[in-house]
Amino acid sequence: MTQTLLHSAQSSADSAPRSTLLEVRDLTMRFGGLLAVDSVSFDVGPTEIFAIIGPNGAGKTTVFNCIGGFYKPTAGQVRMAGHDIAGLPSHKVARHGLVRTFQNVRLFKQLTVLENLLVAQHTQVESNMLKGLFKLPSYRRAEQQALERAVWWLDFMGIRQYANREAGNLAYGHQRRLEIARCMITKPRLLMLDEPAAGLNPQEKVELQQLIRKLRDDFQVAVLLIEHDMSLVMGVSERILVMEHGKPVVIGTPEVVKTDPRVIKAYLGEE
Ligand SMILES: Nc1ncnc2c1ncn2[C@@H]1O[C@H](COP(=O)(O)OP(=O)(O)OP(=O)(O)O)[C@@H](O)[C@H]1O
Repeated sequence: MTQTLLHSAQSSADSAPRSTLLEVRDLTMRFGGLLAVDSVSFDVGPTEIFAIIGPNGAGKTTVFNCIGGFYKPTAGQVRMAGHDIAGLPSHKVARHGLVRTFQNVRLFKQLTVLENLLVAQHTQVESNMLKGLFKLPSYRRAEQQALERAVWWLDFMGIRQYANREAGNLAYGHQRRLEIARCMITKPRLLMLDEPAAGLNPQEKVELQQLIRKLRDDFQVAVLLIEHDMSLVMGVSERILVMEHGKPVVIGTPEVVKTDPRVIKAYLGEE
């Protein structure tokens, strides 16, 4: 499959451009007596690279979990392309084009690298039981396309040579790339990356920054990331939300955030 073909398939998943793709309003999450997220609001544009930063325990992952369908927020709204997704389970959130990676890579470690990408497409491949049972042409065609897409993404991520290796046996950096490929193969509109640079060496971090930009540029996907690596955050993000103790401190460009005295005190001052 050529890059052009795949590119047009990916782009066709996008509908008309909107100024806001993800809208988070007054998001609040309470765990018993702990207010982990306290009235957080922000927007992510259709092709924006947006980061959430803050000290440990600031509430970043909880925001992700509320947006991605892992927690039902105590209060507040989450809208994806105008659709209310707050409290929907993650598989329904994914249908709105929002997918995520995890702080600790989550792959099917016993399956091969290629199989991981085939499984990721199972909701999109025509999996009608009867069609599958009788191996109707449309079913075989869909299977073939899924295989071609998987191989294409392995090439794109530079891990095709490991296609038949068990995912759990890949080097950590390659597992991270596979996890991102597994998200991208579902043609998302918003890719959420939870600490994608964790565990990567300096060279891999540079490559990750290039990869995030390329994914956005080539596939018009918005990226929402949580990251502790400041050089990656400042290098790749267009806007940054800084959180502390569950509350938003400031939202702005890297230049604004870097020089904001509240941020320096809350976070960057610790570096
Ligand atoms: N399921 C949960 N039950 C109870 N408390 C939780 C739960 N998840 C998170 N918390 C608490 O909510 C607060 C925010 O945690 P969260 O993981 O969102 O922070 P974070 O900014 O992502 O931190 P880190 O950078 O260390 O990952 C912390 O005090 C944490 O202990």
